[in-house]
Amino acid sequence: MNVTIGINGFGRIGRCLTRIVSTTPDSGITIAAVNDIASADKLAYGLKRDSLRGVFPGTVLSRGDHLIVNDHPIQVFNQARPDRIRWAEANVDVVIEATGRFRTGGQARSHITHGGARKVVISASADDPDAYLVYGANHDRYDSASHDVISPASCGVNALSIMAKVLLDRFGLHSVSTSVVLAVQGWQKVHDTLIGTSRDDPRLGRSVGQSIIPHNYVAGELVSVALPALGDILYSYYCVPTPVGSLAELSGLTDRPVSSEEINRAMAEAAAGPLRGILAYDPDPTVSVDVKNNPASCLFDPSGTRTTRHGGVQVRGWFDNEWGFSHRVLDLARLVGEHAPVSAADECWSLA
Ligand SMILES: NC(=O)c1ccc[n+]([C@@H]2O[C@H](COP(=O)([O-])OP(=O)(O)OC[C@H]3O[C@@H](n4cnc5c(N)ncnc54)[C@H](O)[C@@H]3O)[C@@H](O)[C@H]2O)c1
Repeated sequence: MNVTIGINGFGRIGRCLTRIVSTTPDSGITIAAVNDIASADKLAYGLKRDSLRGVFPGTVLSRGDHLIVNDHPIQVFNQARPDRIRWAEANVDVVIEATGRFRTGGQARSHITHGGARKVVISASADDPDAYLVYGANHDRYDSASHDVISPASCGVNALSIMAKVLLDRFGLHSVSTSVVLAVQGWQKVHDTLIGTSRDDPRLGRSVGQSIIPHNYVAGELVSVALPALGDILYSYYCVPTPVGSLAELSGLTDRPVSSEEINRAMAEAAAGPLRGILAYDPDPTVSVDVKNNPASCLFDPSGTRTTRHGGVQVRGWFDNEWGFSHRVLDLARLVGEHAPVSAADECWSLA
């Protein structure tokens, strides 16, 4: 089955989603429309020329209110308010809300109530979605009848949750604390800025290139929302000036003492088995840039594993905060789209 999506916000995540779909044969996803406050010309330029991902490996044109990507037409809307985007006209089933501006369940739901879409996936740790679904950790809890607006939580939560799931399932895990070190985000500022950051903590308006910036990021808690058996967790979160490639570390207590070798073996087995594609495993000595373009939620680094005689464990994983996360957003779009009724346009595309 093919799922027809629309993307609101053609920024870092919106363009990664488009690159992935456009370069993956049989992705199972068709992008029917995008919406942004930028013109179609600019969206085409942004897709073609990307400082992190390189030149687009295909053709991109803008023609009127359409982008033409590898000969596939994508309708472009230019609306600043989500309740004004006419997704139904483009036969969009699932909207990916990727502006970073409309992160509450209520705001994102207007893609359904006003735009005519059937489901929404917010590409962020939203407030009050119908469900937080971390692909590979708890996406089996998806309930098509009651979950219309879904959040995958954040890229860091995805990386942490996948390592936590393996430890939890194999050894039992509690008393967890986590740490995320995140590459530069588009909302950060080149120079110190005191207004216009829309974030309460003034440190988040500080110059991105000069500091390690702590972020009181509540999304860390969402690891235990995805995996409630973990109980409460402690978390910390730091923004650093690297352009892409981020770090997740998790520590806690297992039900019985385990060795580093046992843990690394469990991770390698999960990466080759049930979590293939979501968890990756690299025995080589790695640094953050090595994870660039890796589609997994977490690239497990066995050299980071530590254990104590009393069941203390510590593990490390890397993640491409854009690329891996965008793959999981698309996994969720497929999950929720496949449970939605097939649109008439879908059937036309299939017959074409
Ligand atoms: N970049 C990452 O590494 C990353 C990882 C995980 C989650 N996220 C989350 O994904 C969301 C998007 O992040 P991003 O990095 O793509 O941001 P971005 O700033 O690169 O892109 C945002 C896009 O939305 C557009 N936009 C702004 N206001 C709009 C409006 N009113 N209507 C329509 N379009 C509008 C902008 O023009 C821009 O193209 C954020 O919530 C972010 O926290 C980002």
